[in-house]
Amino acid sequence: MSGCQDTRSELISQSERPGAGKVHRLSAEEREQLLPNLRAVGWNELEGRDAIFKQFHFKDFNRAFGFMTRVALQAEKLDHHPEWFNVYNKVHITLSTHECAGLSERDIDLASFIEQVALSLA
Ligand SMILES: C[C@H](O)[C@H](O)[C@H]1CNC2=NC(N)=NC(=O)C2=N1
Repeated sequence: MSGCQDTRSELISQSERPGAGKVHRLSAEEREQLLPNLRAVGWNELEGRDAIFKQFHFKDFNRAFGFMTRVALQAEKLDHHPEWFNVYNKVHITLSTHECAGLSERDIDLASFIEQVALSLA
């Protein structure tokens, strides 16, 4: 019984994970709708990979790391994580969804959150 119970509780906890369930790659229509606003603030689709990328420049390392800290906490909450690089006041971010090997709504949501944080640290 315990094995069965474990599986059941595992399934329940998994279903409660934020954004649970299969994520789908954005369709062409969804991209037409969702990407223009992000392109307008500097996000670009990568060549050769279904992902979006942006470079951020802050006044100093302190702000850059504070930005990363806030994004990291939200990423953990969403269970959706950026691929990023930081040197001093620069942060390069790539967003894509591993589970569907491409862009999903989760990337759009995280990018929108990232923009809000960057704005507050400008
Ligand atoms: C096991 C864990 O929940 C998954 O690997 C999550 C974690 N963070 C993630 N981040 C990103 N960018 N894509 C994912 O598919 C993803 N999946």
